[in-house]
Amino acid sequence: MTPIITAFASSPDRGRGLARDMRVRWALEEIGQPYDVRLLSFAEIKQPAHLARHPFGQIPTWEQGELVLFESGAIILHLAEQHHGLLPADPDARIRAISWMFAALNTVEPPVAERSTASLFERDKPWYADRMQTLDERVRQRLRQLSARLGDADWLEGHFSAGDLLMVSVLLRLQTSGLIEEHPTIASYVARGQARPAYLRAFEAQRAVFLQAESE
Ligand SMILES: N[C@@H](CCC(=O)N[C@@H](CSCc1ccc([N+](=O)[O-])cc1)C(=O)NCC(=O)O)C(=O)O
Repeated sequence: MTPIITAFASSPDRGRGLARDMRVRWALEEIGQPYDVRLLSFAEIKQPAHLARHPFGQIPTWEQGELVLFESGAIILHLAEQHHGLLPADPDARIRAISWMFAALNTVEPPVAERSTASLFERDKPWYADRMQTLDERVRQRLRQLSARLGDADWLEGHFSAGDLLMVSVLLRLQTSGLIEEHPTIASYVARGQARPAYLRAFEAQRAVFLQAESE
């Protein structure tokens, strides 16, 4: 049965692949799993029909038969458990790669998301400059630590995994901040992820949705 994900009918990221359906699309492309997309407006994601899928009224969600999931990390973990290509078979290497999934979402994404939100919604506040300096430094600390661990490796745990998919997806929200470029190792890592054919297919698919919405 073909799975169905949810995504914005017209994403505020304007087709730049920053909304979190993009990471689920990327994972689906990595495992070669065809999928359908239920496109929802901002109003529809708050309606009962979607709240039944997602208690917080967000995208993405995942539906396949009776199974309905929310949380992009959980959806990707489910895909990785059900298919080859996103997690190593070796049990120790597998849990280390899963650790990087949690690290991406719990340790790196919070300062990145907080900085992104402040940059979008707090520019008019008198304390904006000071706050951004603090937020930039929190992000820089994580980039320094990640760069130190990655070193000159291509991926965080040997081969590409769902840990890298989520880490690159999180880091992409920094793409206009200039912070990635301060760490050449991280900049190369992100570019390596974006060069993957599966990423490119996922990116084009989400961008086509935005361009279609713009043309209507
Ligand atoms: N923890 C959840 C978070 C899901 C989430 O934040 N969904 C957002 C869209 S992706 C977040 C996002 C939105 C826009 C951009 N952008 O760059 O424009 C980037 C990321 C959403 O539905 N927001 C609507 C709401 O909360 O009412 C997950 O990982 O699935």
